[in-house]
Parts: sequence; C-alpha cells; structure tokens
Amino acid sequence: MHIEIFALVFTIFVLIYTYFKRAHNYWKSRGVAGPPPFFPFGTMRSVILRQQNLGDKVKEIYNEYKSKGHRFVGVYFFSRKVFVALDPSLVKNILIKDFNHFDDRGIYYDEINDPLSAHLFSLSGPKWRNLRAKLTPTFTSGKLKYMFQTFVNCSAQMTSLLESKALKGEEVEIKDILARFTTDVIGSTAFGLECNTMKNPNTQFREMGKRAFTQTAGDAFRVTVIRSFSWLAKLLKLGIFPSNVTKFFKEVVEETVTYREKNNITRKDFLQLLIQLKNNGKVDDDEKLQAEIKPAPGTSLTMNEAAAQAFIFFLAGFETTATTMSFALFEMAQNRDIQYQAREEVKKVMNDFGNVLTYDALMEMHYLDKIVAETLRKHPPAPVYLRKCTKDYQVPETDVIIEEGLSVLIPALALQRDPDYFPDPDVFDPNRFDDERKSSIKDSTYIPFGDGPRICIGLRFAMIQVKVGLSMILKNFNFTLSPKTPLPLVMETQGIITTPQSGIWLNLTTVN
Ligand code: HEM
Repeated sequence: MHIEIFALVFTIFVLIYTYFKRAHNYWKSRGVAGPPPFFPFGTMRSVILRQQNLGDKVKEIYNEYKSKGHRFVGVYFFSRKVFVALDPSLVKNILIKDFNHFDDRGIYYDEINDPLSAHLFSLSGPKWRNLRAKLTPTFTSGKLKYMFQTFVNCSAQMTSLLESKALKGEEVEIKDILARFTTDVIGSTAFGLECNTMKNPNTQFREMGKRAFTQTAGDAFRVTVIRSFSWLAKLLKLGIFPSNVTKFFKEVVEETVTYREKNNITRKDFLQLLIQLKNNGKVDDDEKLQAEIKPAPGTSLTMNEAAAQAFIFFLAGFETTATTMSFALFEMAQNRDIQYQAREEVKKVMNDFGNVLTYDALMEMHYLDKIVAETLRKHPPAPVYLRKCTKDYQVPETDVIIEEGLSVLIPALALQRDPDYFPDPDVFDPNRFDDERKSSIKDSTYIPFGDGPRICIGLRFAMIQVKVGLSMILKNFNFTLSPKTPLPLVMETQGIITTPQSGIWLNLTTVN
C-alpha cells in the first residue's frame, strides 16, 4: 500500500516536473533570450517569495539583457510565459502603433458573480472601448475644475492636522497622512462620502480601502486559483477581492445613488457623472450638469457598472497619488534648494491670486509640475504594467511571434532609470523637464501613466490632486527628513505599487 502511494506521488511529481520543463523551454525554442528558468518558480523566484520588488527584479533583467544588445526577453512566472519589451520603439509599437494587437490586460473579471471586477482597468475589446468613450468626458478639465473645491477642502483638513503635529514637534509618517488625504478626496468625489480620515483615521471606508490592498495567505491562494483556473473561479464564484470589501463598496454606491435620486440631490463629483451615465448614457456638458437629457437606448450604465467604476477610481487613484506626493516630499526634504525654489513659486503664485488656491493658480505652478514629473520618472508608482496579446504579432525585423494570449510586460521603471535616456538617472533633477530638455526625451522612455489608447484615464485628476497636496504643504511647512527614515529606502516586496517599507518620516516646522 505504502509503495502504491509513493508510486502515485512520484508519478504526479514527474508529470508536474515534465510539464514545467516543457513550459520552461518555450522562449529558448523560439530563440528568445532571457534568464534561465528554474522549477517551479520560473525566472521570478525572488519576486514570488517576496524577497524582491517586481520593479527592481525587472530592472535587473533589463540592465543585463539590454547591455548584451537584446531588444526583448522572455521570462516565466511559474509556468506563465511573459514577453518583456526592452527597446523603446518596441514599447511604442505595443502601446500605440500596434495597439490593436494588445488592447487587453488579461485581468480576470466576472460581471455576474463579482460585478465590481468588471471595471475599466479589467475590461477588454468592445466593452472596454465603449466604456472608455463614456468615461473620458468625466475627466475633462471642465469637470475637474468643477470638483476642485473638494481637493482644496480635503487638503485644508490635512494641513490642520500637520500643523498640530508641527507645533508639538512630532515627527510625521507622511505617506500615511497623504493616503488619508487621497482617501478623503476619492471617497468624496467617487462615492459622495465625507470620510474625514484626518480626524478619524479608522473610518470603515479607510479600513476597507486598506483591506483591499492587503493580501493575506487566503487572498493569495484565491488569486492564484483565479489566475491559473479562471473556469474554476467562475464555478466557485470567487472574486479578486474579499467579499466583504466588494459588498461594502457596492452598497455605499447603491445607497448614495438611491438617496440622491430620491431626494433630488446633485453634487459636484464623479458619482454625479456616473449617475448621469446610468440615467442618460452620457455625461452632461460642463455648463449644464443638472439638465435633462433624453436617454440613448442601450447605452446607459447599470448600477453595478457605475459602482465598479467608482471602485476602480478609488483603487487606481488613492495609493498611486499618495505615493507620488510622498516621494516628491522625500526628494525635496533632501534637496533643500529645490524645496526652497518650489516654496517661493507657490508663495508668489498664491500671492498673485489673492492667497486663494484656485484651479487657475495651480496651473501657474510650473516648477511644481517639473518636480512632479521628475518624481514620477524616478519613482513611478507602477514600475511595470501588463498587456495581453490579442492577435498574433510578429516583432518587427525578427521572426519572433508574440502569440495570442501571451502577457507582455512594459518595464517603465527600468526605462526611466536608464542612463542612456536619462543621464545620472538616480539624481533628482526637475530641470530635466524644462521645455527645451523635455522635447529631447526619447519617445516611450518616459511612461509613468502608460501610453496610447489605454493610457491612465485619471492622469489629470492625479496631477491636480498631487499638486494641491504638495502646494499646501510647501506653503505652510518647511520639512526635513527624520533619521527614522532608513536610507537608502527599502521598498515593499509585495503589491504592484512601489512604496517604501518603513514609510517616510519628516520633521515639519511651520512657515511664518
Ligand atoms: C500618480 C498617479 C497615477 C499613476 C502613476 C497611474 C498610472 C497608471 C498606469 C501606468 C496605468 C496603465 C496604463 C497603460 O496600461 O498604458 C493606469 C491606468 C488607469 N488608471 Fe491610473 N495612475 C494614477 C492615478 C489614477 C487616478 C487618480 C485614477 C482615477 C481617478 C486612475 C485610474 C486609472 C484607470 C481607470 C486606468 C485604466 C484605464 C484603461 O484601461 O482604459 N489612475 N494608471
């Protein structure tokens, strides 16, 4: 009996091993270079075991293979094959020129059992195209101007909290406070909730937001099943996020929409625009947000679809922008002349606008724009991102075919830290984005928001939020790096967004 069990286990092991061996021969047999794969992790052992950040690992591979003259490489996550584009012209083809071969991300969604998963980030094909067309008008500068006061109100609450800490001489972990600021902004604009996490850091909204970004062992197992056996995930009705998280966000949207419709309430936020899409199939022109428009049949959003978009705005928007502001402050804390110049600009512009932070004032802060651009170059929150090949694609000037169904990885961090494109890449130099120098940046080497038709839809919203947060801090505080911040920064090894493991600690003093 023991021998039979042993034989069975042995046979299963041999079968799995053979399967992996064969899978791991894929790139070599096609003449595509890449790091040698090992059973069972493939080429990403350190990332899978959470010993290394994905962005850093890809940068390591990029540097090694680019220096050997390769324009692309093949890697494996377990047995999953991933094509990595190293050459900017190839990146440009994938994101822009030959987009019709790569218009999907290959992210699992299940409209029926997990309606919140069917959002703009995960949808593909005509469904994505149709939704993108509908949502694009919600991000025009006119609509963002309309919401601007919400950004300012939330930043004022943040400034009061920072002031109380500064006056007590307390060090602050700025990433946490900025995440509360961005949670308040998105909570208000996408869900219509006054979260006020500055006063109450443990609101259910923030807790649920944090839970969505934390991966327990159970979550990791569920996500692995979803990624590897999507048919089984659909059968078992598994969702990407824990069910209490999706239930919470779905109910918030449903309750707020019902309340607004019943009481005829309108507000200047995304949710109002999503309600318009639900009822009318399109958003109103900027000047007539409350006007009646005849519904265009079959084009409106359902309640679930509206909730899914609010959910992705929150997921894609709060951590990315908080991280960007944190890194900008980290760099300015160490480069005091840059901090000084930025503060002088903010003070001057504010003075010109009667000491009120308006949308137009923000647009005049050009040095701050360069600081944000350089922060996103040196510390892109999304160090890599994925596309899925939807139609076989022959890599130009080669015989290599990227087959339909394969994942394609874009190494944003590696390109943006490549000394061939950005000399002294580890130096924080906002003047790289001066008008004349900016025009010489090679195409597709600076891509913190992606590029092409699937470029980040929240780009302008993000820039406004980041600039509002930074200008309020610069105007009100001088800041230095606390010795509590470990140098060099150590990045989290889990999650896709680059974020410092021990946070960023600052000492603040008020500006007179
Ligand atoms: C600094 C902040 C942000 C960064 C660095 C960032 C970065 C990115 C990147 C790299 C992509 C993928 C682009 C591609 O595949 O070509 C993306 C997509 C997306 N982002 Fe952002 N993002 C930021 C803020 C936001 C905000 C504030 C929102 C919403 C309010 C948002 C919503 C989205 C959505 C919905 C997509 C998917 C677009 C589509 O597939 O059509 N992002 N973002």
